[in-house]
Amino acid sequence: MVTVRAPATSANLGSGFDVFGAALTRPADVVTVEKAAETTIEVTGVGAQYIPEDPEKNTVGAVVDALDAPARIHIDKGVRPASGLGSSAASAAGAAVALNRLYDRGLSRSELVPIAAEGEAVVSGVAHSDNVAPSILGGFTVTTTEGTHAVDASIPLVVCLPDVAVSTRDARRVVPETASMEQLVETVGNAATLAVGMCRSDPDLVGAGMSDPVVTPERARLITGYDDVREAAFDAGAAGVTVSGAGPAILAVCRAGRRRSVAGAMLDAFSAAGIEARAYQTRIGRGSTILDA
Ligand SMILES: Nc1ncnc2c1ncn2[C@@H]1O[C@H](COP(=O)(O)OP(=O)(O)O)[C@@H](O)[C@H]1O
Ligand SMILES: N[C@@H](CCOP(=O)(O)O)C(=O)O
Repeated sequence: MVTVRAPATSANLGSGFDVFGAALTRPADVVTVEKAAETTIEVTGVGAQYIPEDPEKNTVGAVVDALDAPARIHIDKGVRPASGLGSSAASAAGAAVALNRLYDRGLSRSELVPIAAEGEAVVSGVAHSDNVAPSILGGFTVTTTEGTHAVDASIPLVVCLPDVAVSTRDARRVVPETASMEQLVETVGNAATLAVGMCRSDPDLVGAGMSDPVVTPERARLITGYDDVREAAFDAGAAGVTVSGAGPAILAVCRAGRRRSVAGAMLDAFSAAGIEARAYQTRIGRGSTILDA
């Protein structure tokens, strides 16, 4: 039996659509696997009632197939589904790390990234790796078709999760098909600034680089209260605010001492819009951890 803790993640970080991701210290899924002749999946925890246990429909089923590793699998969800916090990815990442160990497949963490990404194709239609990469490797990650680069950055974060669901599949439908040259130049500049900020563990630079003129404005329309929550976070000292993944979670970067006030301000703004929410005071953290093998 192998048990793995797989962290929530925040993808895109504004300017890095489908490329940037970051592992969060909390929340996390816990995935336990045991060898079996046929694969079965049991799901408990947050939002378990919305998650299919059919291996054809659960993200971990695709990972089992890719590793040819049938197992009895238990997923204890800490990451709510349809959150923008890489819920579907956390289970797939945890399963990839756990099954690789259970069956002694000997794959490196980097080699497990495209395997776990197969699970994302099951739910969002695209095998995007920007959540599974940080959930497996930890830190700040840059994922392209060539592979993933991970940087251990120390950046304080707040994620505020409203009590509404946005599916990644739906939120990908509002992504514009084209961007102007001006928007392209702005986005490249911001993304590069953010990457430098991560390498320097500088929250102000990361925040400045999160701005994105193309995808985020369209996604923000799907989140009631977004503009007010964003403004409240900035007023409370955030250095940057954006949609986490496909939403509805909203991500703020700030200095460590400001997390409590930023979280409180974001919750108050959601509440004023009539929406219940919860906030995680977190930071960029490590990737999937084997708890028991
Ligand atoms: N192991 C899993 N964990 C979470 N969601 C899963 C899992 N397997 C399948 N799903 C489905 O994936 C969808 C959530 O994924 P997605 O829309 O990408 O949101 P998130 O941002 O939380 O990952 C839901 O429809 C859920 O039923
Ligand atoms: N790059 C993807 C990321 C989706 O993240 P999730 O946490 O919402 O699953 C996208 O923006 O579509």
